[in-house]
Amino acid sequence: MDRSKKPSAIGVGASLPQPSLSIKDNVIEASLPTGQSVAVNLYGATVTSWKVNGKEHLFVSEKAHLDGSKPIRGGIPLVFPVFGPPPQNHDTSSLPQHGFARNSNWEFLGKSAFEAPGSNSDQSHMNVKLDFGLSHSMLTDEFRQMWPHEFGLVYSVTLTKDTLETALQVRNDGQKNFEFQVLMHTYLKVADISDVRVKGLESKTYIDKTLQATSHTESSPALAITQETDRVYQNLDPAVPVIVASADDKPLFSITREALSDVVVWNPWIEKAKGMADFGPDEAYKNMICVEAGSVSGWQTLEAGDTWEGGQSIQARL
Ligand SMILES: O=P(O)(O)OC[C@H]1O[C@H](O)[C@H](O)[C@@H](O)[C@@H]1O
Repeated sequence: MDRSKKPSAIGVGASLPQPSLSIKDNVIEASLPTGQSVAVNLYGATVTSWKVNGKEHLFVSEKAHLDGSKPIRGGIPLVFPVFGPPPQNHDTSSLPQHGFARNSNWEFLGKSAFEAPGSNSDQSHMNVKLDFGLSHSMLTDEFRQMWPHEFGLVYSVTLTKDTLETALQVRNDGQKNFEFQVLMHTYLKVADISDVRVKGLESKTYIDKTLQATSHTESSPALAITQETDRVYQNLDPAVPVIVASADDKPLFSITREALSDVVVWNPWIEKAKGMADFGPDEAYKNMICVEAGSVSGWQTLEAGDTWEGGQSIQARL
């Protein structure tokens, strides 16, 4: 059949400028006509850049390995199926810290662009979603042996005018139930950590990993970071934003979650930063704060054939 007269674009929004996409050296980059861009490295499906009008919002260490030899130190590494050092006598016991998702090669499944209606047609704009996949058969032999479950992950990275959304779908393709933890280990870029406060954590219980994993209750409505900080805040309402603000209360980022009720706040501070070979320069701990949305306090049990979904939406408020 002669399809030469096929319309090249159909429907509402066809006249709006379209997002652009480039694929180079294992990195997928998408840009919106409104001036935002996102870059995702297929190694770990790690988001390594999120820019709004040229301003970078994610921190990536200058010494980060971008060649697939080590998880990327910065951006948004995805932690799955275990957070931190795996417990003993568990399905995940032989895996490395934070599991295998951040150090596996993912597949790019494709891009979809869609119109986000504004209050009038002049304000309408395009969003773009990039999908990435990882399944049991794509793992290295070593990882397959360490975690012998048939699974499928679809990770969607959506860029809008003022948000970056990351969502994960976990499928159990096998015959047996499995347990997992998941976390989006977001390194937010900040100008100066002494001018940062984290809000939305007051009265919440947290495990302080710098104090032998003891349990505490957050007393501050606006948490300042003044030393090594490594806390797992538990049982938060995912719909209530965690806000990263300046000391004089200007919001910088606002993070809402779906099905992720824990939030880790991490800054390695001076000594730990110096001790990490891939963290640099040494002073860079001043330019980052990790606010990590996850489900890590317990385990999600996924029955054979079932699917779980969760995600975060980060709004840049600058
Ligand atoms: O060095 P990594 O394996 O990337 O882990 C970096 C950090 O991740 C999380 O934030 C943990 O709570 C920290 O305890 C850990 O140090």
